[in-house]
Amino acid sequence: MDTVLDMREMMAAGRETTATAGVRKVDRDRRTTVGMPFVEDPRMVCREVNVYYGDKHAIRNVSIDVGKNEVLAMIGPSGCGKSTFLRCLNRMNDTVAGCRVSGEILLDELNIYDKRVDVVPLRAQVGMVFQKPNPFPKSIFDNVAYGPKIHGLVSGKSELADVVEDSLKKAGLWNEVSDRLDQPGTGLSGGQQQRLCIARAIAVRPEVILMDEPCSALDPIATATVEDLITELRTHYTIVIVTHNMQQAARVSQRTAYFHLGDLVEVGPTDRLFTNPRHQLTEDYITGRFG
Ligand SMILES: Nc1ncnc2c1ncn2[C@@H]1O[C@H](COP(=O)(O)OP(=O)(O)OP(=O)(O)O)[C@@H](O)[C@H]1O
Repeated sequence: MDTVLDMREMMAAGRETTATAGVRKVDRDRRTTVGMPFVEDPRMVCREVNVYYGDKHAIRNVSIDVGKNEVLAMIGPSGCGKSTFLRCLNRMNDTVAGCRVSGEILLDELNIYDKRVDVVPLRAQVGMVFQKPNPFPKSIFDNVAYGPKIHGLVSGKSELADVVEDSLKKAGLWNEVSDRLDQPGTGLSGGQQQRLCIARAIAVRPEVILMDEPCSALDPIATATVEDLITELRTHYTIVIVTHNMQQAARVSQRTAYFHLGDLVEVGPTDRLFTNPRHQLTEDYITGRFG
């Protein structure tokens, strides 16, 4: 049986997987997508990614990089494959029956689909925040403390308390909850619950945070708070966000990727993509001609 390895350990040991070695041979300049799918200093590298649900070809040959400390927004009409592609980035599709992923996805040059990679620590390194806030039925403290405890990231109670405080501060929630850490997380408002979920993701020291329409269940004020938080988090993390809200993509992201029927049609600097799209399909979508 193959040994299951934590990717952080593999990186620390400077080991190169067979799959990683193979990826170097992939032509990084190969372009099937209009615009700028590749960046100088990527955190994640995706090459020729295809996803199938049984016979359905949901993602077609997508190649794109995600840069360090960038917010990459993914937009497109309903059913174009945004969430499917997002879920490839931390192997959440492994949990979907009948779903098959091919191609290469590297995190810091290691192939996350290498069969020796343990998905549990991978999903800490590439954390996820969902559409609907989903705090555990536990206290605010325990919601944030759970991950560091099960991943063995802290050595004692005081270190754990420090991690919880730091994560809640980074998620912009500390001032609102510091006097009631023992209260249930589910008792917070929707916007506070979403920031608690972001604190939970931060607590396990991620490099990348995936967000699947994180504000769709929030009111405009809570949405603005989470958007400000995303902008702040970019200094520490790489963020990939799926959104239906083009204004939100314009406010929070540096690059935007436009998907259509499973194809990655265009990627570009967000301001350029919204003001001067290079592909007709992108233009039709952002001008509201379809979608
Ligand atoms: N578990 C599944 N089984 C079969 N088909 C699926 C499954 N999940 C998604 N699909 C199909 O794959 C395609 C892409 O779906 P996906 O949810 O990724 O799109 P999306 O762009 O995120 O859509 P939305 O904006 O509506 O959330 C759609 O045609 C969808 O019906």
